[in-house]
Amino acid sequence: MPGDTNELVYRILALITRYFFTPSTVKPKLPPGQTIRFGLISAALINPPAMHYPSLYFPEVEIIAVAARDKSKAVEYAKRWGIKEEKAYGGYQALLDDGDVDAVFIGLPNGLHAEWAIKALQAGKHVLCEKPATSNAIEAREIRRILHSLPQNPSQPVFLEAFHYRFHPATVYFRNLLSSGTYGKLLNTYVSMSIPAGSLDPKNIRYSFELGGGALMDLTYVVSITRYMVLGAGAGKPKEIVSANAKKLPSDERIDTRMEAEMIFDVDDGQGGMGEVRSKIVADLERDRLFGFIPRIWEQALFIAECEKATVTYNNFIAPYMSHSIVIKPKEGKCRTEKVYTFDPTNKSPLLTNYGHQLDAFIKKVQGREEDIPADWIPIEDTVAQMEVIDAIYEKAGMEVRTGSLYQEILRRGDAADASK
Ligand SMILES: NC(=O)C1=CN([C@@H]2O[C@H](COP(=O)(O)OP(=O)(O)OC[C@H]3O[C@@H](n4cnc5c(N)ncnc54)[C@H](OP(=O)(O)O)[C@@H]3O)[C@@H](O)[C@H]2O)C=CC1
Ligand SMILES: O=C1OC[C@@H](O)[C@H](O)[C@H]1O
Repeated sequence: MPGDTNELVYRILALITRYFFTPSTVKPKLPPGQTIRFGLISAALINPPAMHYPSLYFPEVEIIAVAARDKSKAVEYAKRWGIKEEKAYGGYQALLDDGDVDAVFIGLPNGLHAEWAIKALQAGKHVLCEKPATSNAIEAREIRRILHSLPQNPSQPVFLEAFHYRFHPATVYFRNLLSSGTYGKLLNTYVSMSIPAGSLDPKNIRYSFELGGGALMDLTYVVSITRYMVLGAGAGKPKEIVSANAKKLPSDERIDTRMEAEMIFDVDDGQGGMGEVRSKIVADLERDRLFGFIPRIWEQALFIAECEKATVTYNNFIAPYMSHSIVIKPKEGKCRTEKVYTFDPTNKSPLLTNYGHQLDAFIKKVQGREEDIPADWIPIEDTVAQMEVIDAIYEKAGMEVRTGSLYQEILRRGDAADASK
C-alpha cells in the first residue's frame, strides 16, 4: 500500500521482533498430536509480530495453514513462512474445513472479526482474535451466546480478544501498584494513543466504516486499559460517559479520525463505601504536526493515574517489551522511575514480547492448565463490556455505532432485539 507508513511501521516492528525478541536457538516442535496447530485467517501485516515470531518460543505451537481471499496470495505467503503449499487456502472457510487446524488467529479488518470468529468456533477451532473483537456490542453478545451454546466441557473452544498489553508483566505490575492503595485512592486517569498525521493511506482499513474503522476502534486499547486500571480484569464499565467529541473524516463523517471522551466510574473506596474515578481518553489516527508542519514520530502510548498521594505514569504500555517506564511523582518528595525490566539487545535468553505473553496465556487456556492461566485473563464478558463502552462513546459523540458483517447478518435474520440482550 504505497504511502502507508503504518505498513512500514509494522514491517519494522516485525524486524525488531525477529532480531531482538526471537530465541537464537529454536526448540524443535513437539511430536504430532501434542501441538496446537494454528491457521491464519488472512495474510495480514500483524501476523509476523503477533504469531510467527512468538510461535518460535513455543514447542507446542505450529502454524500449519494460511488462508487469503486470493489463493495465489496465500500460496506466496505460505512459501515465505514455511507453510506447506497444500495448506494455503483461497478463502477463509476452506481453512476452517481443514480438520488438522486446531486454532485460528484472526487478523482481518475489524468489521469481519465477529463473523469469522463465530464460524471458527462453530467449526470447533480455538480463536485468538485481533482487537477490537467485534464492530459493536451486539456482535460481542452474539459471540458470547455461541460460546455458551457450545458443549461446556474441557475441550470447548477458547476465545480471546488479542489485548496483548494485558499479559505483559509491566502492565500487571502497574495495575497492582494502583490497586494496592500504596498511593492512596485513585482519583483521575488519562490515556492517549496516537498515530502521526499522514501515516495511513486513505484506503487503509482504519478509514472504512463498513470494515469497522475509526480512531476509537483502532486505538481501542485506550478504553480497555482505562477499564482495567480503574476496575481490574472483568466486565467493569463506567457508570456514565460524560462527554465524547470526535474529529470526523471529511469524506465519510461516520469515521472518527480522533476521539476524545470523558467518563466516570463508580469504585469501591476501600472503606465500605463508593467513590468516583474520572477518566479521560484520547485516540488519534492523525496526530497534528508539530507547529502545523513538523512531522512527528510515533508517540509512546501513555496512561496517567492521579492518586491521592502521587501521580503515577505508565509510559509505552503498548510495547513495554521494547522500553517502558513507570514514573511515580509523589505529592510530596522526590520523583522516581521504575522499570519491570530493561531491554537488552544482547540478551538472547527468552524475552517475550506482549504478543509472546499473549500466546503463552492462550496456550495455557487451550491446554486447560487452570493454575497457570494469568489471573487477568480476558473473558468474553470483558469483550462484551468493552464493546458496550465503545458503542456508548460513539452514541454520546452523536455518531453511528459500527456495523460489521455479523451485525448485518443478525439484522437480516431479524433477531437484533434478541442479540441485544
Ligand atoms: N495487536 C496489534 O498490535 C495490532 C493489531 N492490529 C489489528 O489487526 C487487524 C488487521 O490489521 P492489519 O494487519 O494492519 O491489516 P492488513 O490490512 O494488513 O490486513 C488485513 C487483512 O484482511 C483481509 N481482508 C479481508 N477482507 C478485506 C477487505 N474487504 N479489505 C481489506 N482487507 C481485507 C486481507 O486479507 P487477505 O490476506 O485475505 O487478502 C488483509 O490481509 C485489525 O483488526 C487491527 O486492529 C493491527 C496492527 C497491530
Ligand atoms: O497497536 C496498534 O497501533 C497502531 C494501530 O493502527 C494498530 O491497529 C494497533 O493495534
